[in-house]
Amino acid sequence: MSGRGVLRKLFYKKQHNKDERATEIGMPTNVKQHIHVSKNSETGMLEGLPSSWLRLINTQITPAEQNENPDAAIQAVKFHMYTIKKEKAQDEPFKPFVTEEAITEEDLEIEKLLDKKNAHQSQDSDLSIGQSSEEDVAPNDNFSQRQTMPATPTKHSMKKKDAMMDLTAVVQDLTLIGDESEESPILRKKEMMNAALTDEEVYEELKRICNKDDPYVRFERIKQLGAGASGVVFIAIDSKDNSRVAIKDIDLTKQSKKDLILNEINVLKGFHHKNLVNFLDAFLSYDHLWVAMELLDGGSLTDVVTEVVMKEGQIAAVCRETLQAIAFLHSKGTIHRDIKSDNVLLGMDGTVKVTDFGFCANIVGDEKRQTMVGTPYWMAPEVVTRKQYGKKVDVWSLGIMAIEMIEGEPPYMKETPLRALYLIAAVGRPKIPRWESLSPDFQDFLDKCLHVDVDLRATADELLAHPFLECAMELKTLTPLIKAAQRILHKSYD
Ligand SMILES: Nc1ncnc2c1ncn2[C@@H]1O[C@H](COP(=O)(O)OP(=O)(O)OP(=O)(O)O)[C@@H](O)[C@H]1O
Repeated sequence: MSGRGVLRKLFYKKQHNKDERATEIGMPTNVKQHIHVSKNSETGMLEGLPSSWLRLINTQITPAEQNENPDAAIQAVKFHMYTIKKEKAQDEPFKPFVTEEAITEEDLEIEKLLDKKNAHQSQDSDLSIGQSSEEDVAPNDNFSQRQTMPATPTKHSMKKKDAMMDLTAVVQDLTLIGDESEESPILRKKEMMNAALTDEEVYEELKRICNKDDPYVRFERIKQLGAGASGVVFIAIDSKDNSRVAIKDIDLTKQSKKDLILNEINVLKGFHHKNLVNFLDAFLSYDHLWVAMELLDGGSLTDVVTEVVMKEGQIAAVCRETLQAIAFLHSKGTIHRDIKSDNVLLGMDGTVKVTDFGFCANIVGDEKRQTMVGTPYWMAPEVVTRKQYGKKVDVWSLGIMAIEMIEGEPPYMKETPLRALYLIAAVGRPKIPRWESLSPDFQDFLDKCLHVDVDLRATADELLAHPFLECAMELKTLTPLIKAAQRILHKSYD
């Protein structure tokens, strides 16, 4: 992980921990509680939310901002609390092999409730959020309707009353996540999911699909590259052909959702592209799964953007290569959902490859998703505001990554994640630094990536034909930047 990567993670963690201490989130609980959300007519501040939520909002979003964009404030706090809850629930270190099912596990509960609430609201415009009957959250609810959930109306198209109704739905949702009372009527995963495999079945299937070689014999461990939430990554030499590979070592005993690993391995096996960090093989040794990948010895793009100033031609080259990866994934019906410089790895020769497919979602045609997934600063507004979204979220994130290449960091990086979420929802397209110094083609490219209106945002294929990419410099011109960054960061892949 890069220096900034470390800082970024520490910062995010720190904010989470701070917020967590302040909020003491409990289990989703007493949904019959009567709460009436409103805005104070004098201060413009939100009232009626659980006190923990209000504390969080009031410390990070000004009264004027709450007044201006109450729905953005609530969406942001909801998102924020949701991710905290997920972090607490998923204390196992494994991440990359998380499928849509895992990501939506809790979201399904929430969305069903929202769905019901929305239906309820079509007949009732009262702001009261506790007025619905027990039936709204009955434990026997069938959660399979998630895919058909109607899209939330866009902010721009909503009339004031509608906006407040929407806000009510969100607050209902918030209450269910953050309520501090004791009862817990929401189903747990094992009651909702169909046919989850037992651990024994997972081990059997892993044994079947993994390479039978003993990884401890076949690979010589050279050097640790880092330890992510998902396991330890190290450089190894493959005795079979003396090639150097990157291996992610996952301790399965620490993974509660082992069945999801299978899905991801099967997905990874099917993807091979010159701009993806390709999966090589998987090995099982007792409780450890070793996933061998191509080794990228130039480090992450984050290392470069934080340490070195890139020329437009170099930015264009990285954008083109990343877009080729995105377009490939999209052509396979897959959204990456976590495009950012940390997930773009570089080879010493200037090769550019996208990695970390843990958040990928498979979609069919123009099908839409609604799960809140990604890393806050790179998230498209439609994800933050829980609208239905599709492949173009990756194009937005690419636009944010282009800003990283201009500025060294994404917009709002100095803000807390909660404020960043609020600003993404409230401001939409971020202000782009040094705008005047950018070429017209680059400006137009960024415009096309960062349209809040998804219909106006370009597709990955369209961007591959954009004139900005014609100024792309040769990939080998990235090598001096990589070397400089490695020198500064004291990194070596030998
Ligand atoms: N194929 C690879 N080649 C070279 N370096 C890699 C490769 N895969 C991962 N790394 C590096 O190894 C380190 C750990 O990676 P990993 O993906 O486990 O962690 P992370 O991205 O920091 O966290 P997370 O698990 O949350 O994604 C990072 O610095 C990453 O850039």
